[in-house]
Amino acid sequence: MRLIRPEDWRPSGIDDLEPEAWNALRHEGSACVVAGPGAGKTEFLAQRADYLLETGLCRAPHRVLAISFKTDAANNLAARVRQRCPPEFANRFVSVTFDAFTKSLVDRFLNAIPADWRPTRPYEIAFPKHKAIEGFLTTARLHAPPEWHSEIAGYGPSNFEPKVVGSYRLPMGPIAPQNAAEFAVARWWAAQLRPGQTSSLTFVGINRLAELLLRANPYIRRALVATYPFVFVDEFQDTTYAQYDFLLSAFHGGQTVVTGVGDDKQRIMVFAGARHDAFQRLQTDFGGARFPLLFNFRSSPDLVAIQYVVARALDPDAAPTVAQTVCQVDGDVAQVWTSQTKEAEAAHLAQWIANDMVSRGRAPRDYALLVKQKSDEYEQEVAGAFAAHGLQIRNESHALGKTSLQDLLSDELTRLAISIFRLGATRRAPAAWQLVATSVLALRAVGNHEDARATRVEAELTAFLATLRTDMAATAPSKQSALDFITRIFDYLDLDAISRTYPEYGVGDLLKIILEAFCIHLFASVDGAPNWTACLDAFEGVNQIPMMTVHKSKGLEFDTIIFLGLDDRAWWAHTPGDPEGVAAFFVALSRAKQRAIFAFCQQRGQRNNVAELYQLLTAAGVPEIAI
Ligand SMILES: Nc1ncnc2c1ncn2[C@@H]1O[C@H](COP(=O)(O)OP(=O)(O)OP(=O)(O)O)[C@@H](O)[C@H]1O
Repeated sequence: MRLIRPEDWRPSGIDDLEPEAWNALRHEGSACVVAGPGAGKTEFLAQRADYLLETGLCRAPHRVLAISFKTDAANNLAARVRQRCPPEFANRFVSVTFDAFTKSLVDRFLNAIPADWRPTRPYEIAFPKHKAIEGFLTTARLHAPPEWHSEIAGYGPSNFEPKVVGSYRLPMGPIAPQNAAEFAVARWWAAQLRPGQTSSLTFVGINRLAELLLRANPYIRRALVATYPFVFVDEFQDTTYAQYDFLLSAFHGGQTVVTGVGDDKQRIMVFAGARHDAFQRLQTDFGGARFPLLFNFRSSPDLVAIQYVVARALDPDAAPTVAQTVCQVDGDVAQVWTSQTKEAEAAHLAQWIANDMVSRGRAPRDYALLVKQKSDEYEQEVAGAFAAHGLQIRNESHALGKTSLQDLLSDELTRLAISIFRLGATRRAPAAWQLVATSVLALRAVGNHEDARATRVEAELTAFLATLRTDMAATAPSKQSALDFITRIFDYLDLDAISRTYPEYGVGDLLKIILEAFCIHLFASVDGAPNWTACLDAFEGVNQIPMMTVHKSKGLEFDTIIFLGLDDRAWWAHTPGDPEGVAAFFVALSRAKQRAIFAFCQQRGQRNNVAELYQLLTAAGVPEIAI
């Protein structure tokens, strides 16, 4: 494959980048790319990957490593690079989550972890509940020397693990506690490693073990650094103590170029241990140059102006951003709707969406219902009123095994398998055929110029689909038939080939997690489906309105967002002045391309603690309307 000279390289799939993005893209050292909502951070990373790979600045066998926090973000970025970059290059782009990456290191090199900290093989993954951590801290305090009691009593169940354990570097040998923190951390590790039993590790623990592994084994670290001269970290503002320390031990002080991309104003993971100073640390420790991006490619100018009012509440020095799109709606781009009862609210909402869809020619997936938490509850409350207008809600935050519906649907392998199902259910699915044919050629490792092999592989695919189509036509959707077809399709795709071809499935447990969730969701989708097309529509949420928590909405965009439950009950943890609450509000508001609606219902709760959020809307000129 011919390389392009850096000065001749042009972005692919988009017209251009903003000037500062060009500077960041060409910058040779580490960089902090700080950009507000809609600035095109994902696009920027995809273009930079393309630039590094196609120009040979990252030459085979070297790879670009992209680390994200959420599975769907990692998948979206991998997919974007595949769209932008020829397959020979895209194969050297590894897009994974932090947890999957550190877990893959621990799993691969478990025997190289110093003996005092080595977990059992296999080990369990633990997700301890609030109450269990509270219990652990009480017992730790009771067993501690009296002079350390009060400090241990000050640790909260939500910040002990991310902050105290997360920021504690393990020594090579056992801990000889010299203070309260070391005492509590040593007990915590004993409860994770569980001598004589199967170890039970949280992801904070796994991150810490991966860091220790690299510190204890310079040759593993050298191999890592040699493989990945370029490292991207998306949503850098959410980097936790343990994750940052891992980055430091892995990539500091060598040739690795780290590009951190994110927005401090969207920092909504402090509760999960996000550092407040991640970007400053990247500047100091890695010499990261700062590149602020100032365009907003998502939201209309009036919405960008409202976002700016909220942005300044989070950072008085926030720079104004420049909208690149135009307004397509008449009247207000944002409104607050107040109602007295949940029934009245749901009925109005459903009617309004149904009308808006018709008058503006919009589809259900152009809208999103956002909530602070407990989407299952809101779904139950409004589903009936929506159904009365023929509208269906799709709760994307719903859990499916170890993942969520949202992560499953954005997964590449899921999209490939569902496309095969589509080709089995119908003859005319050109987009599905395109995706399947390209993917199968990649899975069978057919090179660009191997025309004869390509023809053979395509003929095999055609034959496989013909039999599948005949059998699906003769078989009604049921759990058993769904399972039979799933098995047949994944056998055809070949799980080993999937792990080899798509780097994200080669590390960690992603493949297993996706397969399990795929089965759960397909079994639910066959329920009541008269035929396979209806079953697949239910699986993919065709014609359904997505509902999700603000945390799940991060990184996404919709024509219209409707935030349900802007009240003290839903925002129970919010105290006036708390930047994380305002940041969550900012994230919700900034998902909208054309319109944002905030719904307040008296029956749900008061609006005292969240009064400041309403004040921001008022200051931005957003009107309040009784419905
Ligand atoms: N250079 C560009 N030219 C045109 N459109 C772009 C460009 N960069 C991004 N976009 C589009 O702008 C929108 C926002 O991009 P993206 O989702 O990457 O933003 P983001 O910075 O990650 O936002 P957020 O932080 O709010 O999630 C997307 O629809 C994307 O396709």
